[in-house]
Amino acid sequence: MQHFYQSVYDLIVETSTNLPGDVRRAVQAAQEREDKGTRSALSLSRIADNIHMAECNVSPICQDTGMPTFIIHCPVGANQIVMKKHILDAVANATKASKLRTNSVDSLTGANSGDNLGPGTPVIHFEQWERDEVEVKLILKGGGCENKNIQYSLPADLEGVGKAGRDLDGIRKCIMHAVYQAQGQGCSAGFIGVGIGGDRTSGYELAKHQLFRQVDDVNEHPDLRKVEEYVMEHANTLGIGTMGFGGQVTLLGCKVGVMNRLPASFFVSVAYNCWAFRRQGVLLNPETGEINGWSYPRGTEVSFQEAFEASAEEARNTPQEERKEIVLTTPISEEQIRSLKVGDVVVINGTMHTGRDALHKHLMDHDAPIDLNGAAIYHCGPVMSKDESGEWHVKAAGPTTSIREEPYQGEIIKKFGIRAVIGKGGMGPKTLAALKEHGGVYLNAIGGAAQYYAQCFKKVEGVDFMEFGIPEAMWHLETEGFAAIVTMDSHGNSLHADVEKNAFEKLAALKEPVFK
Ligand SMILES: O=C(O)C[C@H](O)C(=O)O
Ligand code: SF4
Repeated sequence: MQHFYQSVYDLIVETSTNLPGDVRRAVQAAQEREDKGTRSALSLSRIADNIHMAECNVSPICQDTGMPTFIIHCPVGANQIVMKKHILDAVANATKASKLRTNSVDSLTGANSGDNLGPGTPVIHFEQWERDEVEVKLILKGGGCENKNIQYSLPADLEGVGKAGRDLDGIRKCIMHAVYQAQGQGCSAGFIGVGIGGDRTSGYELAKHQLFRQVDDVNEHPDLRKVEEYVMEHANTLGIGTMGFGGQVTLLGCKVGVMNRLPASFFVSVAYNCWAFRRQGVLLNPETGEINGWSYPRGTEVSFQEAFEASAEEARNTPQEERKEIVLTTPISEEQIRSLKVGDVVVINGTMHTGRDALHKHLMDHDAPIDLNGAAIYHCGPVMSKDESGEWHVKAAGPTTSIREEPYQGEIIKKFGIRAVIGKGGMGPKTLAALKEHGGVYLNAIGGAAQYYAQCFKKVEGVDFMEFGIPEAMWHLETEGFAAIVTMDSHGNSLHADVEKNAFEKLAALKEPVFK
């Protein structure tokens, strides 16, 4: 097994940087289905470009490289202790090489371990099988979509769809509700794995295991197949669309599994995965550990190059005056902000500052290290690398889910004079009120498009709060051509509130029993 370490390392790099072929096909199908020229269609094109860029740059598709979760099948007698050691080394080295973000944080102190190792990370499951070869599968599921997982205990009364009983129709209602509650926050269009039964732990585990199925497989269980087909058809009527911008495609895959339960419990567990559905696997020679084959179609089999070149060509050929973008240069004035409205596409130049959970909490009762008047704050935890001369570079930098900052954002906008908040998934009423009172906008960037945005950061001007760890630090970034959509303006309008209201009505229309 002298090649085992290298094979696992290659698997990590492949999973983080090269989206599998079956997932790419689902993204392509969504592009074909989406209404042309809409915000969702535009976002899907950027997502496709980003997938291509990640493959070419051999850099993370999304900056959140998730909780590395390995599932290993091995023949009886294989040395699991040695395999585990190699997996830990491969994870630490892939982190050092910026293929994974430093994502393992002490739950109590927030201290980042810096190498993705620590209690509970990575997750490694071993299972024996009768075959001779070793199979290593890996999923990198990020925190934003993980936060959108949900578990139902039936019977239940669910908003919109009403009473959900302990039967197939109750299961149907839970799944539709799960898609609804995720909105765009888990970077739709998403994939869901559903586990019926088990206990609270094994139910979620079953749900996650469903994510290892191929996107286009067909469930052998006739009832579950019915549910999967129903969900795929009806989830897309909710109108949530890519990133919650509204649109025809909300879900790209639904896989349902079942296991026995206790008489008293009936759990329906849903694992929500973003479009950046990174999972891959390798089959290894049991003697040498060399890669014999891949478990899923590789990304290179479904190329996005042509579409990428076409969109680059189109961008080159569109003169500045024909572009419907509004260019903002930081510091931004109140007058400029007040002239923006929901739906406008803006392009930001100047300096942008990253800030997420730790920074927002800190700023509530401390001063900012720099003047934030007229500033643009970017909810982002980037992947960074330092070169030999000590200079930092942005390797991957898409937005994080903004709603987590809702308890702080309004006050911080007013306290420091911030004009633009950039993130994804939208924010709530407190932030909307502060945007109106102070004169600010919320700009929605495309979640997961980490390579696409990284290229907009031309230089790292500085960093504060490195003690929070790389993702949580406040990076000051020289920015050029960062495009995003106004989804909350200074006049009290919120696209997120509108899409959610509309989706709720569509959900409520699915209340009547379907499976009797
Ligand atoms: O942590 C991040 O960078 C993003 C996260 O996965 C999210 O979706 O909010
Ligand atoms: S930012 Fe979006 S694409 Fe990236 S891990 Fe989070 S949910 Fe997934």
